[in-house]
Amino acid sequence: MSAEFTYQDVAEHNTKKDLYVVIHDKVYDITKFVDEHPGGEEVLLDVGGQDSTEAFEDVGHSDEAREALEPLLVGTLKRQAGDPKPKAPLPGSLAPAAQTGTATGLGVGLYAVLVLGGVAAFAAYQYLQAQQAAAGPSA
Ligand code: HEM
Repeated sequence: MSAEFTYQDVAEHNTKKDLYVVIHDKVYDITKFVDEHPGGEEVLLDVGGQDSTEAFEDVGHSDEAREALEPLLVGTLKRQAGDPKPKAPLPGSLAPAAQTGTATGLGVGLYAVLVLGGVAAFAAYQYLQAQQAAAGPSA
């Protein structure tokens, strides 16, 4: 699997009878898969001959869907000057938060709130304990 395709090469395969897509800089021949796609052929024809990384990731495809891609691989994308930038970060190339976007951002925020809340509660508890100790056993 060492074939290299430019965007121009991929763009030539944009019909239902001959359909390539780019996902994460890999080139897939999805011609045979179009009729099997659970999400319908229309969406695949829309992205045929193009970089469909964003569309593919936006749907949140399962691992099964990613596995379905493997046998369709025909090569890798060869970027040339002036080509569009990758539509989505490559796996592992950026911080995980950047890959999953807002969902992870919210997760991190929520986590921070929980941790800070815990710290505040602990501090308050310590403070009350200290107050009680200072008051002495007289009560
Ligand atoms: C080209 C490679 C693709 C493969 C191998 C693929 C595979 C699959 C598979 C196996 C499913 C079933 C659910 C799952 O396992 O996640 C699915 C669902 C779906 N796909 Fe794709 N897909 C591809 C591209 C795309 C693209 C580019 C789009 C959108 C532009 C898309 C839109 C959808 C939608 C909307 C569903 C949900 C269908 C439903 O639940 O009714 N797919 N795809």
